[in-house]
Amino acid sequence: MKTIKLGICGLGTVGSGTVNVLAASGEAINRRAGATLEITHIGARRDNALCNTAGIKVSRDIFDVVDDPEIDILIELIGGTTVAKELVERAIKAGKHVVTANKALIAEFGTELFALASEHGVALRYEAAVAGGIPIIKALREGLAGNEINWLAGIINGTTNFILSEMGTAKRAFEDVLAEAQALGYAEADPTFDVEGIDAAHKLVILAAIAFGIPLNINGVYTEGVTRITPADLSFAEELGYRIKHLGIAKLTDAGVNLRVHPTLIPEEQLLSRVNGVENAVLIDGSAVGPTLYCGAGAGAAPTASAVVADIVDIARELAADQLPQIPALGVDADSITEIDSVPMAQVVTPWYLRLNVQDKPGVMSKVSSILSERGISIEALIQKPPTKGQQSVSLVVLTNPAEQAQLLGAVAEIEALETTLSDVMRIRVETLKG
Ligand SMILES: NC(=O)C1=CN([C@@H]2O[C@H](COP(=O)(O)OP(=O)(O)OC[C@H]3O[C@@H](n4cnc5c(N)ncnc54)[C@H](O)[C@@H]3O)[C@@H](O)[C@H]2O)C=CC1
Ligand SMILES: N[C@@H](CC=O)C(=O)O
Ligand code: NA
Repeated sequence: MKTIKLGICGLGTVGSGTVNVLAASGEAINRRAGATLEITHIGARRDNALCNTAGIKVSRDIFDVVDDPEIDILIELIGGTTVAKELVERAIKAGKHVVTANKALIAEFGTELFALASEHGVALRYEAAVAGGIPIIKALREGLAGNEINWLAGIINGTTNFILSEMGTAKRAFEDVLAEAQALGYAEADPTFDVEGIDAAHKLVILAAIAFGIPLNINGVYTEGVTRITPADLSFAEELGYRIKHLGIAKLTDAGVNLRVHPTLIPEEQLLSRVNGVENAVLIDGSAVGPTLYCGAGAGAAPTASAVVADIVDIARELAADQLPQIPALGVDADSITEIDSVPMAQVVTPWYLRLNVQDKPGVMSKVSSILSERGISIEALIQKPPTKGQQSVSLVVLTNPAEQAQLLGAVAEIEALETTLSDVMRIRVETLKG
């Protein structure tokens, strides 16, 4: 059997996980690869006690790994878009195949990196970059190739799903759960990428490019994180028969493409609403197959390493057969990628959840409902809690029927201007995830 030499750059959560998965299941993996996979060189600033690197050359300068002429596949697991980009470019130019888990790098620089890889006849694979261990890139790009994709929606950030789940079920504080997500290796080096929705936006851009054959364009995504969500919102949503999930949503309609990342109320009977903790799930609506759902661990050492190793095996199979990479990185040839106009967010129509903090006075609710109805927005459900002892304010929760964002925001501005409204109105979009 041919021996294929692997160089790993970055020995953090995913790097050490990859070393461990290859060590634990090497025999089975080699049989699938049709080759002997051997990690011969690791670039790491420091050793990682979570994996055994005995017998493997370890360099403190990651570029020593790229410049190692023996390496066939370079595995980039350092994260970020500066050094990582330089590293990947240098590897490709040296004729090495590359595997990366880096969604920021692919979302922002994928177009030029894929072109460079194709020019040099090497593969650049990135299964771990979206939804961790779920083979979603392969499913969408290859398994659903017979479909036109109408829309997809997914929980694509493990850290935020872990936070919302723990806040909801265990009533834990946001900061406390975030700290645990960091300790467990789920969060990005800078966790604002997770909690502000940037990581999910990177992943959505990649999914949308494959789904619709459009260019990778991070500027085309409306992005909102989970930091405004309160325990009260989680329990009001539940009372209304919904769960709040942080979703990435990509829709293609005659009006154009709409990409958005934001907290979303989804009906409790939707399977996605039962995806908790670090699990991710992506629901894809295909023209021929209809809806299909992909679910599993979205972050963490071993699950992410599972996807990294799957990419290594794919490349090894091609190398073992002396073939060039066969599958276009985004599922279509670069010259058939087509720009599609974006639907402005102002025109996006969804039902809305509104939570108001208002004075406990007669007539407040009727004023709110007349402001909504003046803009053609009707109320689907309502919760009004009696004031807690000694307090002058009450929470008023309104679930609207579908309304254009521009209309809704106009109504919210009017409601906020009322003397009886005591703080900003909390607003969260609702999605039924049907049709
Ligand atoms: N942690 C997870 O669950 C997942 C992470 N990813 C992605 O995988 C990549 C790696 O993530 P993690 O392993 O979680 O990060 P990490 O922070 O645990 O590991 C990165 C390692 O690279 C090292 N590093 C960074 N720059 C370096 C440099 N210039 N020279 C030498 N070493 C350098 C760091 O010291 C650290 O040990 C990122 O792109 C991340 O977005 C993707 C899916 C899931
Ligand atoms: N920080 C990311 C890691 C996986 O992509 C997440 O929490 O999902
Ligand atoms: Na994946």
